[in-house]
Amino acid sequence: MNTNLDTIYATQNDNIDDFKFDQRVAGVFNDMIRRSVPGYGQIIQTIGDFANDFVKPHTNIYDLGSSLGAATLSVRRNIEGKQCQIFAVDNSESMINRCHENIAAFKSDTTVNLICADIRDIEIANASLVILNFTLQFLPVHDRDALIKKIYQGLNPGGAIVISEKLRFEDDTIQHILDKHHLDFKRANGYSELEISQKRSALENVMLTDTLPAHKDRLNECGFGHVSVWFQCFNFCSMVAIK
Ligand SMILES: C[S@@+](CC[C@H](N)C(=O)[O-])C[C@H]1O[C@@H](n2cnc3c(N)ncnc32)[C@H](O)[C@@H]1O
Ligand SMILES: O=C(O)C(=O)C[C@]1(C(=O)O)C=C[C@@H](O)C=C1
Repeated sequence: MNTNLDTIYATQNDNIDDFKFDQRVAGVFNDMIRRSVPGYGQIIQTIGDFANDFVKPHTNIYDLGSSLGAATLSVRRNIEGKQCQIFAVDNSESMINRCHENIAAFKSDTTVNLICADIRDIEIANASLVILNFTLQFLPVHDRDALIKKIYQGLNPGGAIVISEKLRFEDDTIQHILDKHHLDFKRANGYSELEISQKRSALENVMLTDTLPAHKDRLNECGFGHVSVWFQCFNFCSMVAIK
């Protein structure tokens, strides 16, 4: 995967547009997400480990909001010979194009179907593992329940969903301290105060974070009987829910 340096917000801009997963972002996304999300590398690797636990032969795996295909590649490495199909779905054409190159770079006997579509419009069926790795937070809040319900219905018994998200906290003191540590993480990874504040403005209207109780309630209400956080670093977490 390419490692072009993310300098998108490095120069002063008086009119910051809403954040979009366009060609510019797709070109630097591997660097952007690794320098922005604490634990991203570990989450990607563990999604592959979860594939060992949950993926059954002749089933489907869905990577929803697949971006450059990092989670898809991690899963695919662990399911050789199971005759499964992976559906990697993203509505950004630039992401899909780059994802195509990344997937093609590695040999495997598992078919990856790359689909440029809205994850709200695709059918989920015969699924053993569904991944929403930092994608749900970009969906309008009122569409989130329906998506999780659709995923629940398309999962086979014993199948799992992995959801990774940035969290919001009701407790202002906790919000402040964990946000501070996240910003320090970005600074330590070379982002300037200008880059941090301009990106924050760009994300303000498009990345709407839920609280952890809201995520857990949604998963429970959609029918998931087993729900847990398996990773958290500051205000970023990853959850697993099993049908
Ligand atoms: C933060 S990135 C996900 C990172 C990726 N899952 C990974 O593990 O590297 C969010 C992705 O979701 C996609 N996305 C956002 N809303 C979407 C939607 N409604 N339908 C399909 N893809 C969507 C974006 O284009 C973007 O590529
Ligand atoms: O919260 C931030 O500052 C982020 O940059 C987070 C985040 C994410 O969680 O997806 C936002 C946009 C990019 O996709 C990479 C990281």
